[in-house]
Amino acid sequence: MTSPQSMLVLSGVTRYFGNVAALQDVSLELGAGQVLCLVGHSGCGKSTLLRAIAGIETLDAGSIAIDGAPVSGEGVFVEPEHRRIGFMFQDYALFPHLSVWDNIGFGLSQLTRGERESRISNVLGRIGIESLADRYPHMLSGGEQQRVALARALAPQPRLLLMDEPFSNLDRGLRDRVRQETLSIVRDLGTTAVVVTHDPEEALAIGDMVALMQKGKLVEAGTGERIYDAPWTTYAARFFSRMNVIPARLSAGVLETPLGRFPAPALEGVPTVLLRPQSIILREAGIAATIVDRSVLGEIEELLVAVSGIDRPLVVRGTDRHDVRPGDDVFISVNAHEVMIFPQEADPN
Ligand SMILES: Nc1ncnc2c1ncn2[C@@H]1O[C@H](COP(=O)(O)OP(=O)(O)OP(=O)(O)O)[C@@H](O)[C@H]1O
Repeated sequence: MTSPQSMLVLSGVTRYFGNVAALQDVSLELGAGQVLCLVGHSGCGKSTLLRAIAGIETLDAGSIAIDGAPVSGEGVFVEPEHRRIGFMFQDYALFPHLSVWDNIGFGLSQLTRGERESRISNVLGRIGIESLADRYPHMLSGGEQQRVALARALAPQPRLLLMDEPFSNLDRGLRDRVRQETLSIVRDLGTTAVVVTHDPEEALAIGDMVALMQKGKLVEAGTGERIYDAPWTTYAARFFSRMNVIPARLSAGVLETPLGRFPAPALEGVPTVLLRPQSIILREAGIAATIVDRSVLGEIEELLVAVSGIDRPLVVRGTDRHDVRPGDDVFISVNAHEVMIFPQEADPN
């Protein structure tokens, strides 16, 4: 039973293209006013899922409900124009021959002229682009086009706003600002939104809920903080940050590794042990290691250190600078509570 405050419910959503399972048994529930971020590598099925929600794509199995009413599923298919969904495309898809005013008014033909005019000026004001009303798309910067596309998607007051890589056409500096502004408008309006991105950092920054996909399947979903701090899968752990893989074996509830012994949960078999670069620290004493490389990446210093018993050098990152050179002997220590231990699992990497 769908709870009344769920704006979007996906149950077992499945879509094949020939032999390719673009979506396999995807189930998710999104509360009204929440922002969901779909993230994953290219080809994992993000766009197909967005298109299925919009009704541009049909399902082979499963169902989709919006605001408590089924829109796709066994014997049900509500046409896209009747779903009350706003769609914002990566390339904005503004109509080149229409002014900004008319672009925004395009989806409002069911309103009276007066209603339409007040709706357009309202949304122009909300997004702070009143001065652009008479311009044509070719007279707008990338950031301005993005805002117009947002205004056009929001003007019909959709129940659900779908955005496919909405910031990827903007330069890095502008992107962060436009992203913040866009999200604050979406949140102020209380709009429920689904945003697609392939950028892990962006996903963590945007979503109330982050859903990580891989090869058509949902790997895991949760708040950005949960999925980053306490991932359930090695796939998620490695998707959201660079990881060192530490060889380990379990013996009597203790994890034995070349970096020391750690308490381990009750697990069977050989676990996968991961450690973030920032969880390893250079110390005056500790585990003996040898510097292999040092590079300064602006704020961050990255060291590669070799440790006996570990095949590949460990990546160590932090904001401190160390006066070390390749071949130097050093000591490292590990923040024990940051050691991530996973039961043995089939890892696709
Ligand atoms: N119309 C189609 N016909 C055949 N195969 C398709 C079609 N649309 C998508 N696919 C396949 O389905 C899979 C998922 O594609 P989708 O576009 O949803 O991925 P994505 O995660 O959005 O990727 P990207 O980030 O590159 O846009 C891919 O293997 C893709 O090749």
